[in-house]
Amino acid sequence: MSYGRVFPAWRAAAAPHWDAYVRHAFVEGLRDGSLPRAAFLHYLVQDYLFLVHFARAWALAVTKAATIEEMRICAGTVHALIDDEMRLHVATCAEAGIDAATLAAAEERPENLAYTRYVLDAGHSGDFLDLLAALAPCVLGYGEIGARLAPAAPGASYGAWIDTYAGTDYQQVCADVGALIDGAAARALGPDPAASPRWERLCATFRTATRLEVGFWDMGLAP
Ligand SMILES: Cc1ncc(CO)c(N)n1
Repeated sequence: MSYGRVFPAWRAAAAPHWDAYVRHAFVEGLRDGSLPRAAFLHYLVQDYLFLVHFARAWALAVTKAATIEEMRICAGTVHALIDDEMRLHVATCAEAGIDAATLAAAEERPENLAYTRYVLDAGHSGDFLDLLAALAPCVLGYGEIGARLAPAAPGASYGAWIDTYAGTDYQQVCADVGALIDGAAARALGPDPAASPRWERLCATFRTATRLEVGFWDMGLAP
């Protein structure tokens, strides 16, 4: 999956961490069903809390955007997170006897706190593009994982999870976000983004968020 032109360059600059993220043992366990159910539910509860703060970060992006079209994509992502993606978490947890109140009251693990608050701080202390560099590994990494795992989904134990990220709605969000990044980068960095003095720092933000994704999967394997 390319999802635009800038994202592949950021991904290449984070290469070893990116591979550790999208090919993590947790992901392989989702693909072949070997992931213990307890680890999956533990992850899903934490991920629900993650998405609450992640939606806040996309809402911050609405306020940092420069055009109506950018605002529309960011607001659409807030909507997709709250009304589509979190539905998976609420429904799957309900089947396991974990109700919405229990989900909302769960205690955040430090790995979760570190990641979400890092992303929010990248947005508060930086501009629109700094925030997008911190948001990108999450959105586009799950898009890449979903697309890669899609052939394994039919009949798989974790097929509903895979379908959420492999589905056309989520993949459309990824395509929109890739284009959003390209447009914001062209405006802030000019026609050759990698030649900009800001480039290294943006790569570093993307790399840090990618490392925090690896930490999130590690946490998932250690209920
Ligand atoms: C930790 C994490 N990263 C990315 C996504 C995709 O939205 C998610 N649900 N959770």
